[in-house]
Amino acid sequence: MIIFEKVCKRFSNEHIGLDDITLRLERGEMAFLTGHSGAGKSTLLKLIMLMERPTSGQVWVGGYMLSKLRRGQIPALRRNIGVVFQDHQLLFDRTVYDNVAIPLLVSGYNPNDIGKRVRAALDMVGLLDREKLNPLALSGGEQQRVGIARAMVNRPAVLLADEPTGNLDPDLSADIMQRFHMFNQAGTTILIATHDLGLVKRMGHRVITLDKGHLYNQQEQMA
Ligand SMILES: Nc1ncnc2c1ncn2[C@@H]1O[C@H](COP(=O)(O)OP(=O)(O)OP(=O)(O)O)[C@@H](O)[C@H]1O
Repeated sequence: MIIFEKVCKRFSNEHIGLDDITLRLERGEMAFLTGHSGAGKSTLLKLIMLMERPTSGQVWVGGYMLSKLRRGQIPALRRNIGVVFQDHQLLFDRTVYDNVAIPLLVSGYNPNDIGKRVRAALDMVGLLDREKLNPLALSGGEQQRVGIARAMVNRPAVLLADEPTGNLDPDLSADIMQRFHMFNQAGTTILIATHDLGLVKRMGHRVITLDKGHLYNQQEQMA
């Protein structure tokens, strides 16, 4: 589903983001991306969603070589990739419902479909009764769940998450991870960047570790 072949990313200030990364994430797989601060985790995720381009090497997503995508094909790629950020980037001048509806409005869905899909996504994260509230009226964990509903509302094939539990206490973090696990059971391919090694161990999925832009090791099914 996601393939990196000899990918390097150098920034204009000569900072090395990633160096010679070759990696394969199968369709329906769930994996964690770990490594020290500055190891290259966010850079790797940004290359998948085309927020950054490699300096050399190739990235494939769902059979598409990203360097060959025409400009007009990029929105379709992005619709197939849901993204969850640590700071969830919700709009605080809109309701929970409107925040989750944004990707569907951008994609041009009709209002009936939008209503059904937004409520299905809010139901998945246990927030159906909060749709009319402003996100500011929610707890940090609930806000993060709104971000997850927004990422999943298009039913993307791939879900990427960058430190999705960074600001949450251990119980809420475990709850969020359990929801990702559920989406994965339903077939979504998932890659989660996190520092939370305790949580990673408990989840028992594959772990991909970066060290100063290099692939450090890959452990299948950590015990
Ligand atoms: N736009 C940029 N311009 C210059 N250097 C950058 C840029 N983005 C990232 N870097 C550098 O690339 C390296 C990898 O950064 P990245 O954000 O991918 O790390 P990370 O593992 O996600 O770190 P953290 O856990 O702190 O979020 C760092 O040295 C960083 O300073």
